[in-house]
Parts: sequence; C-alpha cells; structure tokens
Amino acid sequence: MQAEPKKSQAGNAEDARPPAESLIGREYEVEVGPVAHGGHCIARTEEGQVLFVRHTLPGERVIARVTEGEEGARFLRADAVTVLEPSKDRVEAPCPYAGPGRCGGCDWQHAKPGAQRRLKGEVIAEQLQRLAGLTPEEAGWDGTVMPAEGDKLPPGEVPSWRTRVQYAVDEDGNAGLRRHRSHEVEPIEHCMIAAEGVSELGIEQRDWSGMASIEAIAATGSQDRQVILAPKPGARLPIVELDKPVSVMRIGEKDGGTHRVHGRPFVRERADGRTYRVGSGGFWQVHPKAAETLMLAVMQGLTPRKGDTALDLYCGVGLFAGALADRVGDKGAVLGIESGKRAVEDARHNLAAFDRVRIEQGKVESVLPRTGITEADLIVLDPPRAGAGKQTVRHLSGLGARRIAYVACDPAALARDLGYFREGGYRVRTLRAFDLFPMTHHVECVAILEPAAKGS
Ligand SMILES: C[S@@+](CC[C@H](N)C(=O)[O-])C[C@H]1O[C@@H](n2cnc3c(N)ncnc32)[C@H](O)[C@@H]1O
Repeated sequence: MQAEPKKSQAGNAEDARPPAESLIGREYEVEVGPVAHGGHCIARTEEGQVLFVRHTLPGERVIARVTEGEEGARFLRADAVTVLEPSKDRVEAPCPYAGPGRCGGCDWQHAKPGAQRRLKGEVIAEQLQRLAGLTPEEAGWDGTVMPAEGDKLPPGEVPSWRTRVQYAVDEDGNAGLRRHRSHEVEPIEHCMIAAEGVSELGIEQRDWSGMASIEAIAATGSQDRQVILAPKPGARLPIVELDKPVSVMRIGEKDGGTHRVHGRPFVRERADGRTYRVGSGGFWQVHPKAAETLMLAVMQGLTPRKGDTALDLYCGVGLFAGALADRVGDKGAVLGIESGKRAVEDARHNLAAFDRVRIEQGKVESVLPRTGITEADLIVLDPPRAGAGKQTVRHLSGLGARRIAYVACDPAALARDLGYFREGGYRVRTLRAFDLFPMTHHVECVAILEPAAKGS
C-alpha cells in the first residue's frame, strides 16, 4: 500500500509541493484554431497545452504571449502580440486603446463587423451542440447573428451604441476603462463605442480624483443623463460640472446603495411607444435598439392572444410585461417577478395603468412556487448571465405554457437551460441571435419554446 503523502505544517499535502512555474511572459508560435466563448480563440502549444488567445482570429499564425497560467495548468491565457499570417477577416483596430494589455472593453476590434457576427454565431452553435445537443436546424435557427437596426456602417466606422459606460479612475484622477481581467486602468480620451449622449458629457476630460468609478448613462428617447459616482473611502464628492446637464447619484460607502445627490433618481427610457422609468442601479438594455429589438422578437415568437395569462420573469422595470399587457387585453393577466426592490417600484410605476399587471418582488425561484400559480399560457424569462437553472426550468415546464420565450445574454447558460427544458417536455421552435454589443464578444439570443408533443 502506498504511504500517504506527508502533510505540510499547514496540514495540506498539496501545500508541500513546490509551486508550479509561472509561464507569464513566455511566448509560443501557434496556429490558431476555432473561436471559444469569451472573446478568444483556441490554440495549443507544441507540448499540447491549451491556450486561450485574445487579439487573434481563427486560422491565423501568431506569436502568443502568456498572460495567465503556470506549467501543468489546464489552460493558459495569452495575447497575440505578433501576427505572422493574418486572417482575411482581420482589420486594423479602429480604436487606439485596443490591443494586447490595453482596454479590456472590446474583444473583436480587429475583426471585420461581418466576421464578428460570424464568430458569435460559431460560439452559439458550439454551445448549443455541446450543452444542449442541438444543431442549428434542430434549434430552428438560421445560424445568423443580426446587427441592430442602423449598425451596418461603412468599413472603418464603428457604431456608438453604449448608452451606459462604467469608467474606472486611475491614481491621477483620469477616467478610463479597465484592462482585460485587471484592476489597472487604461486612461482614454474617448470611447468609440460610447453613445453620443455619453460622449457629450466629456467624462474623460475631467479630473475625478477621489473617485473609484463613475457610471455615465444616456437614456434613449429622452434627454435624461445621469452619472453615478462611487467615491473612494473617505473621499468628498466633487462638484460635477459636465458639458451637459445631468442628474447625479452616489454609491453609499457604508450600504453600497445608490443615493440621490441632485436631479432625478432615475432616467426615462422609451421602447414600444411607452416610457419606462429606470432607477439608478436598475437594469435597462445598453444598446439603444436592444429593448425594442428583443421585445419585438419575443412578441413575434409568443404571438399573445386576448385573454392569455402570462408571466414575465426577471422582469426588471417591466419591458416585456408592458408589451404583454397591451396584447393580452383586459381579459388577460400578467405577473412580473423581479428581485430588485427599486426595479419593482419602477415596474409598478411604469405599468400602473394596467389593472391586469401584478409585479411581485423577490427571487423567481422562491416567489414563483409561493404564488401558487399552476398554469400560464405564455412565459417570458430574461434571467441574468447565470441563467435560470434546473429548479426554475423544471417548475416552468410544469405550467403548461403554450409558448415560452427565453431571452439570454449568455449562450452557454441558455444552452444548458434548453437541455433542462427538453427534459421538461419542451422543444425549441425558433432561435434568433442579435448583435447588440458590437466589438465585444457578447451576444443576445431569443429562443421560443413549445411543448415537444405539439412540435413533433
Ligand atoms: C437581464 S435583466 C432583464 C430585465 C428586463 N427583462 C429587461 O429586459 O429590461 C435580469 C433582471 O433579473 C433580475 N434578477 C436577477 N436575479 C434574479 C432572481 N433570482 N429572481 C428575480 N429577478 C432576478 C435583475 O435584477 C434584473 O433586473
């Protein structure tokens, strides 16, 4: 019998091993393989170690410099620092702050816009296959990722879509963006993907000494502009003088909550002909066309009828609940569930005109079972990145819904949950994908499900 390895003083045998040698800075010449979820591509060193390489494209030959990992690690992270054989999809990054070790906000600045969408499509296809065992055909998806309206621009032009930008502040008080997987700040003079309403505030031109971060918000469909300041411990708030009028909020040092300094504690966003109040810290889609694009995709997929009962889960300030309330008419009913207290107040305010809408506060997984609801005609779920999970999907599968719309910002969580829905007797009827985050690796999907027995 083999003797047990001797324990170190700390009591753990693993601690006794010499630490694995860091490979940070080591360079490898590699042939780059397929794209992987997260804004990088897969390559292998000659020894067979997996590298997740950023700033490259499939098919390229590059020198990859390791940014994270050690000998024997399951995988290493790396940046392509020299491109030996470029892909035909490669372009000069239009943003001066993009590149190895620089701003971490965008992943695909160096790819043609059409290629960015193809890469996102490949990631969705791979996740669907691997986690749900679905081909694009089986998911009712044509394999394309659609740009948002107005985002198809001439070569070299970049859509300025980010209506909410989180700036970090460096030691000298300069506003910038975080480097990839780092707390370091890349000071910038202008973020190309920031919406005009954000750029107009001139955040990057001000001194923000004493602040840890600043979020700038430019609402769509109203002139509302807001900045949310997070001061460093003990720092005084600056007098905020920007190039346009803004309301100012601050993050409380003790409670982490968002508090009003001056102006309205919310912005007004518009979608589907309705104004939505969104309080600070509340969720609203970042691309100006996103709310409407997703709302339309959901309504086209669900085809609500008068008198339907519908659930809007993870409802935020009520985007889908509002659209459903219009369509199910006064004989129908809509229940929204949302965990954020302020978002619930906003949803109730936004949809106060509809008696048929009820909004419950709390986590879907605990509130839904408590409601005692046993049936629904239609369900929309738009969970955060982690997805809904097995327990919630199982519960939803038992409500007998005619159709379910799953809005997903992470194709991996979506694919996993589609697998659970299949176990619950649902099949994917259609899937659509939208490029609502150009230049980044993020992508939004809308899957429409129906009972499998019906679809077969
Ligand atoms: C992706 S957002 C969708 C919001 C809304 N559907 C929209 O389009 O504006 C997800 C929302 O789920 C809420 N949330 C996160 N976890 C939750 C949970 N376990 N139960 C209920 N709501 C949750 C968040 O506060 C957020 O408002």
